[in-house]
Amino acid sequence: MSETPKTPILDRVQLPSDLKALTDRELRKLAEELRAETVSAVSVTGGHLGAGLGVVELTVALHAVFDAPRDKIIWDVGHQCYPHKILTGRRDRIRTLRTKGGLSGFTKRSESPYDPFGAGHSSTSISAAVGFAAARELGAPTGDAIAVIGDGAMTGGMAFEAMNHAGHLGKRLFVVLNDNEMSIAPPVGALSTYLTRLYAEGPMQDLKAVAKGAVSLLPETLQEGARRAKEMLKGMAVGGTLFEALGFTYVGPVDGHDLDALLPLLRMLKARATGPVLIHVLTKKGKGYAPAESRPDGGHATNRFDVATGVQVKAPSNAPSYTRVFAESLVKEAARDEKIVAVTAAMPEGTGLNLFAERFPRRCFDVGIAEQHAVTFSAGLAAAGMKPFCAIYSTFLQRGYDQIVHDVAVQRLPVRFAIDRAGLVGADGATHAGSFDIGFMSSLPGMVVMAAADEAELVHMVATAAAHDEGPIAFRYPRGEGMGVEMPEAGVPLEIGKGRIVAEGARVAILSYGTRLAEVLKAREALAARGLAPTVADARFVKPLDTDLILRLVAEHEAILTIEEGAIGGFGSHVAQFLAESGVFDRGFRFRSMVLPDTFIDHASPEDMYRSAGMNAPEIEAKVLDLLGVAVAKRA
Ligand SMILES: Cc1ncc(C[n+]2csc(CCOP(=O)(O)OP(=O)(O)O)c2C)c(N)n1
Ligand SMILES: CC(=O)[C@@H](O)[C@H](O)COP(=O)(O)O
Ligand SMILES: [Mg+2]
Repeated sequence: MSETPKTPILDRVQLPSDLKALTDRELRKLAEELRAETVSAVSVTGGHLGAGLGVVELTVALHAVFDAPRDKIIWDVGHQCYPHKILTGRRDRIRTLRTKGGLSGFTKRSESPYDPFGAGHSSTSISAAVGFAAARELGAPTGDAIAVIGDGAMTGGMAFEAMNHAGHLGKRLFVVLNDNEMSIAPPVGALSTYLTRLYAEGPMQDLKAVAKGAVSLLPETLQEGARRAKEMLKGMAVGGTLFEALGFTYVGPVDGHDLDALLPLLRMLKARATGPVLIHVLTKKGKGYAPAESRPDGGHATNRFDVATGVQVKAPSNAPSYTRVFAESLVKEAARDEKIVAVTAAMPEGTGLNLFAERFPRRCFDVGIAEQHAVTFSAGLAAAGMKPFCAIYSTFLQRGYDQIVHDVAVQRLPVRFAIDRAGLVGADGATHAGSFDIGFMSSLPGMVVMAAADEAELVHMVATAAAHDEGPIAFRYPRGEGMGVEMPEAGVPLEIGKGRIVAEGARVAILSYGTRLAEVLKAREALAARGLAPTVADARFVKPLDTDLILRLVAEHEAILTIEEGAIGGFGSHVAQFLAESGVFDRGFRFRSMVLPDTFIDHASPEDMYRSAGMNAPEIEAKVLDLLGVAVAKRA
């Protein structure tokens, strides 16, 4: 399995300042050791591998040349930051990555002063770097701001908004464009083609000459310091005019695995740059570890694995993933209805839409890392009479919220939102938790909002969404495997706004929204052993709310408990609002709701995260007992 590699040079590095004492030869050796240490660590924990391996030399070069933490190195997304963590005082904890109580898989301000800006979502680094640069100009005690952004993340709209602003401000700032010709899937669109052209036309050797001191080859802005305005458009022999038009001096392309090129180039730029500079670096995702390099996604993310073979450890499961159930159901619906089309924002495999694309290539659209556009694009498709399924993780859909409100809901356009990764997702932690969609979707007039309690329910919800042409509709489902329930032959559209009774009981009714239902049923078993079996209902819809069902539960029980995998302001709040308005509280009816706590929950297994949220079966049982006024001895 994982052998700890021999790392004599790396062993001498506690902090980036230690790199200053190393010769360039030693830095090259350090990069080799850092790569081996990264592979070894990820083999133990699993996590994002390919992106980190691709920036090993870049990480060494940036820390050797710049002076973190005074200089701010800002990693976009943050999934490539494991080598950076190893060099910045966290090597002793690197084999705790993404585990409970361990290091985060992304950059995180609370973890280290060497993480000046937290991440997880893409395309934010340049905006943050511009903020640091502007603060520096106003006297903040901060050095250089360096954003490292991938070619995939560069397609996100925010990156261009930031470039536009940075060019306008004209302050010294470095953007390292880490171009590995890869997002998670192949990158989308003209930017990718443009970048390919840049390096096809400008061989890397030219830049090596610059790096070795041939200053006359530099863009004039770098030769003469402040005189940049007119020269900007000339650039180097190779061009880069898009970036130059945005106000950046373009330098590149440079081989990002060649420290002989990177080190002198960065040193020269550090000495000479006066305005914004874009350094175009070419790398290979997964570099230096054959099993990662040979994967189509460059080893983007992995389970724990055997270093020698690259073979991953997989948890055995008989149940299909929710993602797969969604995708297969959608393919079936689409086979019956040619108006159904599918939209993903750079996550074809993650959302399962790769299956849809295989079957209906012309009807599947990967728009790149562009959630805002994905939503409005879907609205356009719907306005033209198509039936778009816009499949986006809950956490990334947050970025498209104004578009959901303004372009979809206000116009009552029948966009179908398939909200994957709903609820707590585990190792990716707080940045990726799908905590808020119940609240932000259900507050919108005219939006139908559902949550699947298991994979069979998901099949019916896909059918419901396909059949619903009256306005927008959304359904959520979690990451990972389903419950292993019996699957229906085909999806049957649900009656809009109607829930179902799952188990009859007495005194307390638990009204569940989503996949906590399984934990609720476990809690019910434990309560039944005490002679206190509650009624269990699956609400299916938060909007419209099944008020008939709720009133029936009120009439037949002493109390109602709601539960959902979402933050305050979601399903429980809707039920509470309805109950308050209906006047039942005035008569002393008891109500409780279980929601995610008002805090960001750190990475751990989903089970652990739900335990710390107090939402597993034992906590549900305790809540019911409390509601019934049954005193129980506290668990140890
Ligand atoms: C807003 C947002 N959408 C989607 C993702 C999922 N995601 C994480 S990394 C990634 C690909 C990034 O590609 P690139 O920037 O080129 O970095 P690389 O992995 O190639 O180093 C995507 C789509 C995300 N983190 N944030
Ligand atoms: C870094 C990032 O945002 C993605 O790689 C994310 O980690 C994918 O999550 P899933 O593993 O749930 O697809
Ligand atoms: Mg990339």
